[in-house]
Amino acid sequence: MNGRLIAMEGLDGSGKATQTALLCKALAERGIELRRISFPDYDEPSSALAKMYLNGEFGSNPNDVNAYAASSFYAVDRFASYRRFWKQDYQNGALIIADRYTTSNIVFQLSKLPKERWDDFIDWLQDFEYNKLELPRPDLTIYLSMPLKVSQRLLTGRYHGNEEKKDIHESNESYLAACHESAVYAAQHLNWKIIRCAEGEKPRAVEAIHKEILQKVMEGSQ
Ligand SMILES: Cc1cn([C@H]2C[C@H](O)[C@@H](COP(=O)(O)O)O2)c(=O)[nH]c1=O
Repeated sequence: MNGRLIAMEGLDGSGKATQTALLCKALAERGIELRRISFPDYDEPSSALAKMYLNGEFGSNPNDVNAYAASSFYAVDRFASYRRFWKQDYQNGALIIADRYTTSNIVFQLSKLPKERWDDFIDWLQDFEYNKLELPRPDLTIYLSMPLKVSQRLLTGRYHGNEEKKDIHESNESYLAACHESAVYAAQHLNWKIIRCAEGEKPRAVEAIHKEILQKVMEGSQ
């Protein structure tokens, strides 16, 4: 019997890594066995093209690589990870928690297209990743909704003000603003669970966000 796959999604600087870690810890404390995965799979050779793209080797603007080409870089990385590391566990019924997944292509690549092509792209991407590459579909997608101003502030803090450390997505504020719009569209149309991570421009407490995420995950497992 296949397991359950939960995707954690959010813009860069949304607190996703922190919340994924807290979620995994809370589930483990409840005796729930799980496997945590993360994309891009930076430590593996399968992420080479995604890394080249993010380092600006195909152009310094995200739009220098179209949505379909960039999506394929990330999708093959997922294919390699699934086949090599977690297919067996998933098919044996494990709970898999993914820090970014196919859903990131929907947020970050969809934004490159005009709105009238968004539904077509989503159909193409889902067919490519789930049908053609045979990757499992998430059972639940949690979207951490953080206002752009706040996530940018958190990102700058992460890099201690060193702008050069940002990848071509992180350093492009207007691109991230477009990604925010595509994320809102996708979350509404694909039934993602949206977690509001700030009140106005003030981030909510990490623990309060965590509790809400845990509740959504536990609801889905009953
Ligand atoms: C996993 C993944 C990430 N991305 C983007 C999101 C981030 O801006 C960037 C790298 O992810 P990271 O900042 O979480 O390491 O790549 C995609 O566009 N598609 C994907 O499938």
